[in-house]
Amino acid sequence: MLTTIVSRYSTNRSELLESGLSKLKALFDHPLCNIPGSPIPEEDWLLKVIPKVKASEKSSQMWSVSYNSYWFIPVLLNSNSHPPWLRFHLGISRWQLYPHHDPNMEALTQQLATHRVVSAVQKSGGTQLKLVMSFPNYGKAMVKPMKQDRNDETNYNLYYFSDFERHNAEIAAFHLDRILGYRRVPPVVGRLVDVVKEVKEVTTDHKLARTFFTSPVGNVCFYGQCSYYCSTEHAVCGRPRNLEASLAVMLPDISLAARRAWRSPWRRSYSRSKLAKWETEPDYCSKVKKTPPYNKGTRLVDFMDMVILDFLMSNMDRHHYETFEKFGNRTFLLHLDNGRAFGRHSKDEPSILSPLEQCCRIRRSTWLRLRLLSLPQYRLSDVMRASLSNDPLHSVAPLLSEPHLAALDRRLKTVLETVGRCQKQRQESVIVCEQAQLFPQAGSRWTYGM
Ligand SMILES: Nc1ncnc2c1ncn2[C@@H]1O[C@H](COP(=O)(O)OP(=O)(O)OP(=O)(O)O)[C@@H](O)[C@H]1O
Ligand SMILES: [Mn+2]
Repeated sequence: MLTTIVSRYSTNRSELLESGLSKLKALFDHPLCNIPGSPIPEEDWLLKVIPKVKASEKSSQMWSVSYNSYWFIPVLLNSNSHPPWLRFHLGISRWQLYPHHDPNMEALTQQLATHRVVSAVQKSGGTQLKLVMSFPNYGKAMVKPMKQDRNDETNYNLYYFSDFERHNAEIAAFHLDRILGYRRVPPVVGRLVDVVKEVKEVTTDHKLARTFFTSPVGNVCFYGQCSYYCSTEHAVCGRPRNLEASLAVMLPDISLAARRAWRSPWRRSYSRSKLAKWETEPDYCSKVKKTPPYNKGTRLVDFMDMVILDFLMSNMDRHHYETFEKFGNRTFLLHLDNGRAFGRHSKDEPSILSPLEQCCRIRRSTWLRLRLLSLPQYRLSDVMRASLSNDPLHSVAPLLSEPHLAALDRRLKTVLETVGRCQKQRQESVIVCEQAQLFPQAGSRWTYGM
């Protein structure tokens, strides 16, 4: 009897996955997701490579590649290809981190998931333990270990700024961001890390090495050094050595591509007793709309894109966001640090949508995409389930449980209802068509009267 139920359940799940995969393909092939743009002008690429080949070196296979002619990386070029991480860096433009149909994505995620780890050190800064891993081809990844079971719901008495980060949230955020058509989260994959072979034995970080110990049940654990949660009580442990982790591809070093951090105008107070201005001032958005950089170009609708991503995954921790300095104010927003998302499925957090509610602005392409994802043939939960099944950790357990997937559909409905209310209430335009994004050279903005 039990076996029949179990096998029926797994048949249902694999059927769901099958149909989800074809929905995902249909979504990515949909004309709305394939609007042709004009070629990208040279100044809209973040970096460029100038191969430097000396005559004496031509016979050897070692080349020096220089980024913008001031950074040298030895690259083995026995075929005429760059390593996947370098191709990723070279594909970053003013409007996105990687292209829609990216021929490099498979190799890039494969590298993160399988390449030998040659070093692992603690990443300095930030509040919680994270590592930087390096690969033989000079690629690097930012690693967040699993700190709590992926199905544990965040305790209701915990403030958002005290919650542990989740490795599966980092992975799921990458998939969601891509499904929304943003491409503003650096690619992330899951990996079972052998904490002895791939961290302890290869680290040059003595402070990190000193924090390894064996738990009473024989699991290998470590806790590192950081400003919170780095103690024996908060150690991360393998089973007995294997530890789930998220690996995000590293962005180009800031010495090559400086980034600017922007304080979110809708930042939470990060205090247990104070409210932020946006929570008390009824006309808060009209002030923001008049304040640079939100008064011009795409910044306000870019911000709304990020708000929608955060509401869907219930991330309350977006205190800052970053942009590449090279592109000034006319560029996309990086959606880094998504570890505090997907903490609760049984509750939504309406305050995350406050900016959309207060400003009533949304980019037209985002609105159309969200409407597509609310249709049964492209349903958000189905395409997310399918997309996440491509991650290596899916074989351990689904990265988002069914209640989390169902929450995505429920929250999407709320976003569309909020836009609907805006359309009814407001005289001015709600849906903003960003010509600047679809046709980067045009640079102008026009609105759709509603
Ligand atoms: N993929 C990446 N490549 C390069 N740098 C990154 C990447 N992801 C994040 N960073 C940088 O590392 C910093 C810390 O990362 P992150 O915010 O994820 O950690 P955190 O511990 O949550 O930090 P905080 O507590 O300050 O929010 C970020 O502010 C960002 O500048
Ligand atoms: Mn953080």
